Amino acid sequence: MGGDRHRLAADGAIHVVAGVLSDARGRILLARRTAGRDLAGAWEFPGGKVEPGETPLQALDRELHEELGIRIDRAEPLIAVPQAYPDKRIVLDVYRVGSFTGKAQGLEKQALAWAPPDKLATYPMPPADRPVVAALTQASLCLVTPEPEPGADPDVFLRQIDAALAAGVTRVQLRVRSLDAASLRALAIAVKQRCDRQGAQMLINGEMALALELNCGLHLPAAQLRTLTARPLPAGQPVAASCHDAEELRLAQALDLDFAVVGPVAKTATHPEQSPLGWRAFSGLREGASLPLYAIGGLGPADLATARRHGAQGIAAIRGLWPAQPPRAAARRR
Ligand SMILES: Nc1nc2c([nH]c(=O)n2[C@H]2C[C@H](O)[C@@H](COP(=O)(O)OP(=O)(O)OP(=O)(O)O)O2)c(=O)[nH]1
Ligand SMILES: [Mg+2]
Repeated sequence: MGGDRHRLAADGAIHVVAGVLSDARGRILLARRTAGRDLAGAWEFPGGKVEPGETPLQALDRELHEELGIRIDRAEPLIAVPQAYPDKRIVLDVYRVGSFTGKAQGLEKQALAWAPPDKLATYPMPPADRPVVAALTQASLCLVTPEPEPGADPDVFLRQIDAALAAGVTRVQLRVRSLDAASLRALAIAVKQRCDRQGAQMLINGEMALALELNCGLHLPAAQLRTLTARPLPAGQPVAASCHDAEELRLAQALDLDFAVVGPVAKTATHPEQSPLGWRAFSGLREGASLPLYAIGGLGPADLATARRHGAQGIAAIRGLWPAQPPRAAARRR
């Protein structure tokens, strides 16, 4: 708690800090907002508003001491989510608490729950928390495949997929427009196998029938998103969309899509005709939506921390995540 005094971020938003605490079994601590406050009854990550003169970590330590009776030993930034609510704008600045002293108790009569990560999404939480749950449970690197070289051996393409997966990609958008239907189907089956083997998720761009047949995800180009009036696949199959403005994001959210890819954030060689959004405008779009967003456009793994600071779940990239050289065949099975 902090009375009325709180610190505003540079752009006038209320700066809120919150902590992700884990127990020995990997379960994550949630606290229930008590009656009579805003968002009463919602489950949240414990924390509160930064007060003038405090650093974010000082504020987090104070809040967790007041609300739970613990002290932080170590904490690292996870994601900072700008979010507009009807009556205010906040930045929910969330830290993963690596180690703490004391036993967490609900000192303000708030209910506590230790939730396994895969159950987090079942707790009703404020809109700003949805991207936080995604940052805890979903891929931070999303590869968008480049077009295969005309006439090239599909094996080279598949070895590059393998190398990208080995380098830490756990979401793959297969975006191929140049192949005939039979070749695309064969390639999609092979990529899906590789993703399954590595525990990665595959979404196919634009091809609803193939998504249904292969039981994989579907990625909608913005033009296709705009034609839909209902979520095109059952809940178990992920559906995402490319969005460039607030209206497309509203539509993606209204269709209950799983995430959106927003950009171009920086200048990109593959779409030179689009002028870049920049991180400020990205944050502005982030503020009006609550679904997880990947930033795309001229980005790579080195931009992940910046992306997370602006509320992105992660980065999506073609070149930034595609191995520069096709790995040699001999390196295929390690
Ligand atoms: N602590 C926390 N606040 C969140 C989360 N998600 C979210 O939208 N919020 C919002 C709810 C509130 O509008 C704001 C946090 O303010 P708060 O009421 O907890 O602040 P505080 O602990 O300093 O308490 P108070 O004295 O101002 O009542 O951020 C979350 O996961 N944790
Ligand atoms: Mg609080």
